[in-house]
Amino acid sequence: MSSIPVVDFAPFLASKTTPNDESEQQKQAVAAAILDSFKRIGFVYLVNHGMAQSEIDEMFAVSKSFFALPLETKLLAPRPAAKTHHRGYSELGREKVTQPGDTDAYVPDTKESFECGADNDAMPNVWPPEEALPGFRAACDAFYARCYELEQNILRAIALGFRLPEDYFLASHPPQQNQLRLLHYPPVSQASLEEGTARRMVAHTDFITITLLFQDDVGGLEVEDPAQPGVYIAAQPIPGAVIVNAGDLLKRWSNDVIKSTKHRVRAPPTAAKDGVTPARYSIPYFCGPLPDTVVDCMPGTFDPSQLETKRYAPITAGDYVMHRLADSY
Ligand SMILES: O=C(O)CCC(=O)C(=O)O
Ligand SMILES: [Fe+2]
Repeated sequence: MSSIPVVDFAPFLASKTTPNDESEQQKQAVAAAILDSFKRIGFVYLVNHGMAQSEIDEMFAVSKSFFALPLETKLLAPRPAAKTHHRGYSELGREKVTQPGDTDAYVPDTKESFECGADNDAMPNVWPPEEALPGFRAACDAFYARCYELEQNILRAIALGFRLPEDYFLASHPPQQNQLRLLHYPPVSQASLEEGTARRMVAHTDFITITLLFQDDVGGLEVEDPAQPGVYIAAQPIPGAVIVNAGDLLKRWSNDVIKSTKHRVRAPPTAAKDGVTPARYSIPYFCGPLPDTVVDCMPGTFDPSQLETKRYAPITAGDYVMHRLADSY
């Protein structure tokens, strides 16, 4: 059975402050380890990634405060009707299943979310009024900026792993393409999750370049084992670690050298209380390129003297996303 490797990112970050031959070698070793994980399973845990646990905990606390607001307050920042406008609050899965033996409780929605990103004309943010949750917007913006710093370092590492210039992906990945998603999976009956009558998140691959995924200590995230399709392995929470996974666009960009692996959220291993699983919170941060970026198999992933070893024609990131959306709807 495959497993998701844990990579210590500290030597990569340290080489910036003490550049010398030894630190460069260590940096290259970290880059190689990340790329190797991406080749094998498409996922990696990074520890010592430069974001303090306290700032991550703080963002989870802010997320909990948001989801604890009354529904009508959250709906003051409604997700726009256009499917491609990923901003604001979504109340999903309105299905409410009664839970036997639990008189006043019901199994509520499988998940609710709040999405934001850098503001641009194509996708303006949708914020709740400041007085609904003072500091919410500032906290999201600050966390977004910190994630962007980490993203840039990871993109540097991927490029170095391929022995490409460190800045290979940077110009095409400015901060205004990204999206921060706060997710809340409310308590739900363990049995319904196990039987599949309720779902937290169905199996899917992510769309674009990479995702940084922060999760609380509840668990339930599972990743398909590339060696055994259909078999899922637990991506259990590791304190201090961020999960990084490659998306479909990076798979294509790398001529399928990198895997974009299916993942889902199922019943957590955490003991259910009276048959009800605890709430779970997670925070993915999706990173993608500018729409006009030409995504062509990167050097080193095909044989230049045999262009048929390139599995894909060049495509702009914008066209790619449009095709993907057309496929899914
Ligand atoms: O909640 C999680 O841990 C997974 C979230 C996820 O895969 C996604 O939003 O794409
Ligand atoms: Fe995902």
